[in-house]
Amino acid sequence: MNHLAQTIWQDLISIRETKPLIHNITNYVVMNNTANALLALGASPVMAHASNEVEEMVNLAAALVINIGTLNDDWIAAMHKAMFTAKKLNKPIIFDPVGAGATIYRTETTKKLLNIATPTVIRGNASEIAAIANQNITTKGVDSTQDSQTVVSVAQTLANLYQCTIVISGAIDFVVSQERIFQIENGHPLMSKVTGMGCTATALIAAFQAVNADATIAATHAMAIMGIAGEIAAERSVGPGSLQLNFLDALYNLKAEDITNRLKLTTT
Ligand SMILES: Nc1ncnc2c1ncn2[C@@H]1O[C@H](COP(=O)(O)OP(=O)(O)OP(=O)(O)O)[C@@H](O)[C@H]1O
Ligand SMILES: Cc1ncsc1CCO
Ligand SMILES: [Mg+2]
Repeated sequence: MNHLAQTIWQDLISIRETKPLIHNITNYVVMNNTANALLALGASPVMAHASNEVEEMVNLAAALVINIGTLNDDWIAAMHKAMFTAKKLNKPIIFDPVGAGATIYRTETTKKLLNIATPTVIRGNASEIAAIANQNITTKGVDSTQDSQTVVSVAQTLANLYQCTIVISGAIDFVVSQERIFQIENGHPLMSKVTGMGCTATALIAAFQAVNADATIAATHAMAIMGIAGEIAAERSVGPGSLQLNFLDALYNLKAEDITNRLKLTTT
């Protein structure tokens, strides 16, 4: 087994052994999908968005996912509280700016929250990442209108500005830090036909943050596992419905040799 595959496998084993609690404030559309994906990976998910309990829950959790997919003012207040608490406790925050760029409310909320507490990792599609950086590119609802490689330099600017790791998902995934860029070419086009695969990627990134203190490496490992499980699932599927099921099974049954045989990870 090569060294890279070995380190990814070690993180996966750590998740399966320690079952880190991942606190998700995420959208109604994907709650079930991302909770199941975290369980299949080996982590322990909890969905909690009431203002009255988020501080307590962050206390218990190993990492916090903030996903703005179905937003309202109450949720923003809870996100604010949770992020503030996570920052105070030095716990990883993984932020998903779903639909940033589509409406002013989403774009402005994203910027406001990013200024309350800088996340450890921001994961979005190309349109969402562009929107955070004030690029004049529209988001078509929650789907990207452009390829991930077009915003890599924008992501570098954001990584420097917020001093965090930026993940741009798409046909090729890019993990961008202040110093490094990792490129993952695993995955399958059918993944974009299942809602919330991006949100699932964000949740998996959180689980890897819980076991690997290098945020950029942890995010890279998560995206590799996401892509490898996605392509194994796609090979067994006839459409989005079966992909959704097969993805969970692929994640759950993932073996060291799947990583060795399939990993398409390069760095610049
Ligand atoms: N054409 C493709 N080829 C390979 N993998 C893909 C492709 N499109 C998406 N993926 C994979 O699907 C996952 C979701 O990425 P995507 O960019 O579609 O997220 P998203 O737009 O935020 O989705 P959502 O908002 O529905 O959660 C990532 O792991 C990505 O690598
Ligand atoms: C479809 C959709 N709309 C708001 S959140 C969400 C899930 C995918 O991002
Ligand atoms: Mg998304």
